[in-house]
Amino acid sequence: MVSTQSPSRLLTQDELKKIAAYKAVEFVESGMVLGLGTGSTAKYAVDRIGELLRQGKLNNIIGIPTSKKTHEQAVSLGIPLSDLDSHPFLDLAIDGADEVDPYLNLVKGRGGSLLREKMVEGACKKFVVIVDESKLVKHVGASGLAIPVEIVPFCWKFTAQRLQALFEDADIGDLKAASDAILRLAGVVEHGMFLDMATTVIVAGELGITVKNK
Ligand SMILES: O=C[C@H](O)[C@H](O)[C@H](O)COP(=O)(O)O
Repeated sequence: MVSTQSPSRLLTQDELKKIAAYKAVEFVESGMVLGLGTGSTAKYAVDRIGELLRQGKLNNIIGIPTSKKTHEQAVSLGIPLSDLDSHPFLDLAIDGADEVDPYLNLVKGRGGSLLREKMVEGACKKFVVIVDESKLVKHVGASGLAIPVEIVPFCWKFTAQRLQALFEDADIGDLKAASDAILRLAGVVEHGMFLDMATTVIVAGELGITVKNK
């Protein structure tokens, strides 16, 4: 579904992030268990959820934050929180991304959070990703920036060198194989490729909002 409305002036990247975030919060219903994402785009969604709770337009929401920062933000907004031990099945998660490919595969984690995001977003029925149009890429890795990988804090240079060699050999066309190879490396905890996880991506651009469904 695509809806467009031409703005009279160019919107800033932050305004586009906010537009995408507010659109995603339209998917939130009272009584839901929600994954709360991390980063500058997800922050707008968490703010909006807090606002709707305060206004009484939403109630009985339980949030599962994906980082310490989001936890602190949600607490300051009065959003009731829990964790995956108590709520292993989530209705919906909303989060940003660093890259989105045409098949809705993502790169995430450049803001420093990816393991908790992958755990929470892997446990939800619906995962709505919110981005401004600068995050759209032809293929994963096309932004030219490194794909974040979380490793254990033990001889990290050793693990980093082995990862580097693996990325040099990796066939970027076969993301699943690349993902498996990275995860097989001892010392790797998780990587920032979120393959086949997003159910919806909301893209805010100069020409309006685009909602892409899996
Ligand atoms: O580690 C951070 C998360 O994966 C973010 O969702 C991602 O980096 C996008 O962040 P932002 O919305 O700030 O561009």
